[in-house]
Amino acid sequence: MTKSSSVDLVTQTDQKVEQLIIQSVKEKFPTHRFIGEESVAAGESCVLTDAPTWIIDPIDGTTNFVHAFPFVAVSIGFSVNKQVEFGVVFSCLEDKMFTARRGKGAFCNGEPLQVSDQEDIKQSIIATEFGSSRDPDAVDRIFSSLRNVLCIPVHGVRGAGTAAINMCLVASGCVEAYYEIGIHVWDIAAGSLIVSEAGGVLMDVDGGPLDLMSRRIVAANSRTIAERIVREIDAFGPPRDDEPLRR
Ligand SMILES: O=P(O)(O)O[C@H]1[C@H](O)[C@@H](O)[C@H](O)[C@H](O)[C@@H]1O
Ligand SMILES: [Mg+2]
Ligand SMILES: [Mg+2]
Repeated sequence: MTKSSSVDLVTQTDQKVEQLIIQSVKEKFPTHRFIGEESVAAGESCVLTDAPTWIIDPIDGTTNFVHAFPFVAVSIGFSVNKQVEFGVVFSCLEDKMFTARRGKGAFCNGEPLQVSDQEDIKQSIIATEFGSSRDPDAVDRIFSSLRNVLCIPVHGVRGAGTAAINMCLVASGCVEAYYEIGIHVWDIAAGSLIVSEAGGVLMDVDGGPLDLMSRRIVAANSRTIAERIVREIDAFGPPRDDEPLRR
């Protein structure tokens, strides 16, 4: 099926995986709150409160999943007082379980993760995505940013087709930074902690502090690289995740 546009896909598997995760957690923690991509699509509210909250993307990379393009993840973040306390991203086809607990480091299948030590943007690979908007103005901004970043110049630009795996690539030191405008809180909640616990830096595309509900992110190995990327981004602001639905 489709959601916000003809290219914003969802399958029965997305919906069933989300229901399975929520039911399993509810059995143990009946008072906790949930923000799930497909529950929000079905009309549930998307407001992050101080309450213990599970932030779930049941399939990150649904378009990849539909096309058998082998990068698909399950992303689960857990927040208290609006701060992510642990994050789990399972990269299904790679069989890699990325985990992080605030203050306790980030791991892949139990092995510690550390971001790249590259400080020179011109020796870097940057990850980003085209996203699912096909609005001409948004696409113009996305391509303008992409052109600016490519022409720094950087060694390359890559995209796994899933924000969560892109962030795990930053945490693993495979790419120096990832940025995107248009993602949602469920795409980045778990990955944001995995990046920071691997020694990385998070910020908004305007250089300010990361706001999980803003639909904008820069995740990088260092502040130097993050701020250099910010200089090249033609920023815009999609409707926030917690913006009341316009009737
Ligand atoms: O819808 P899913 O859960 O597959 O999330 C992806 C978005 O659909 C993309 O637009 C966006 O560019 C990212 O790839 C994000 O991970
Ligand atoms: Mg997603
Ligand atoms: Mg999804």
